[in-house]
Amino acid sequence: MLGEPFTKARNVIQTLEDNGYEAYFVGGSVRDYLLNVPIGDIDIATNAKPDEMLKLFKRTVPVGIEHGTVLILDGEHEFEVTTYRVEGEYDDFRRPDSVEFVRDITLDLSRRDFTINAMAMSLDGDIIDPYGGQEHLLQKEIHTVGQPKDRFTEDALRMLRAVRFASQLNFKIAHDVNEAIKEYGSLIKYVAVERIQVELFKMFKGVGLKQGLHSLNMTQLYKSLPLFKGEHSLVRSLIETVQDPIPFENVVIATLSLLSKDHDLNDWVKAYKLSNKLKRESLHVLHCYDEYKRKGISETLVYHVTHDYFVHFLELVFIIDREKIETSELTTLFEQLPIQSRSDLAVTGHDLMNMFPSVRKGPWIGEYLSKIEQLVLQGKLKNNRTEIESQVKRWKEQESN
Ligand SMILES: Nc1ccn([C@@H]2O[C@H](COP(=O)(O)OP(=O)(O)OP(=O)(O)O)[C@@H](O)[C@H]2O)c(=O)n1
Repeated sequence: MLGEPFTKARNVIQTLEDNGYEAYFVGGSVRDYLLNVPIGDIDIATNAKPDEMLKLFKRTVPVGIEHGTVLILDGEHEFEVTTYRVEGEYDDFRRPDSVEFVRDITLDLSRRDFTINAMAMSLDGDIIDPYGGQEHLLQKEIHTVGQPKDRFTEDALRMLRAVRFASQLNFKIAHDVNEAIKEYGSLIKYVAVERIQVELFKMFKGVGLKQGLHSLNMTQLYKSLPLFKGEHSLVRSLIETVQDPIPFENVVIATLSLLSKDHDLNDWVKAYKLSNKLKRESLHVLHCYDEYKRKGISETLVYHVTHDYFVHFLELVFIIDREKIETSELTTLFEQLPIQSRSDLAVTGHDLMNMFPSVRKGPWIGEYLSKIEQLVLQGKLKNNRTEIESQVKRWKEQESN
């Protein structure tokens, strides 16, 4: 009997089975279950066609009906259920032109990227594994289902997914897969950079990041990735410098900017179409790091680092200056600051608004909080409500004169 999170889907699978259909868990959840690592999203595959699913379940959203996917809502849970399918011709190395629904799970599994992702599992925990996924899990190797060339020319992103899984699972890429990536790596230029970005961040988060970076190097796939291609020594510097997974995306971008020779943070932001939020965060972490290099740690902590960014800043310092820095020293210094974040201040934005009920809510609140924060950090103002309020009143008076 399977435990959480599979039991949540019991109703959906049981309903399909009670009505004469098959339904299995497929993809990443089966792989992660067999590896005994935390399970992410649950995907279900069935031989029921989309219109049959719509008839069977009351609460559904046809999220990708032309590709066979229906979102089924059950209580507070929702599950993506996809009709067994094979994919038509791919003529752009990205997406199939069409899909064809089939009634056989083995056919559905045959269209998937890697053997470890091409297994299905029943509600009772029986595994369907036609392509040797379990054996490859034991061998810790990434093999494609069928010929690597076929899988990679269908969807060129799969080559980067191989590298990502090498990192995420700390697996090796099988020799024939490695060779095919060398041969077809340049096709990745047809893939949207947003999809590349997702896989790269997943790679940096992987417990086997070293393995992932070695695979990126050995397959030479980096030569076809935006910016990496002009930075000949970047992957090698990453291998030498980065010891552990990097869970924070802003730290990944700051690290790439610091280690690349010819590109700065703005280049990375543009080339990978990063969000404004991520750009802001990465800039801030990088700015803190620059200040720390120029002025030393105490000055940087007092003027620039708040708790929200402390772990990120710490992580970047640790990555780049691992040999030179004692992180416990840094943490102690940080803990000795009068406040560790804005929320430790004795006043809130709400308090400021209540002090001046006739003044409209606006950017002045954030600006005042930021000034207060700086003065408190620098020891020029006590973190005490009465003193802060007097200071704020003085500012307001000066403004109205
Ligand atoms: N380019 C792709 C993307 C996905 N898949 C198949 O679709 C499944 C689900 O894909 P996705 O959610 O992207 O990845 P997971 O394998 O679930 O891995 P994770 O959740 O760890 O990202 C994969 O397992 C694989 O069988 C594929 O064959 N080719």
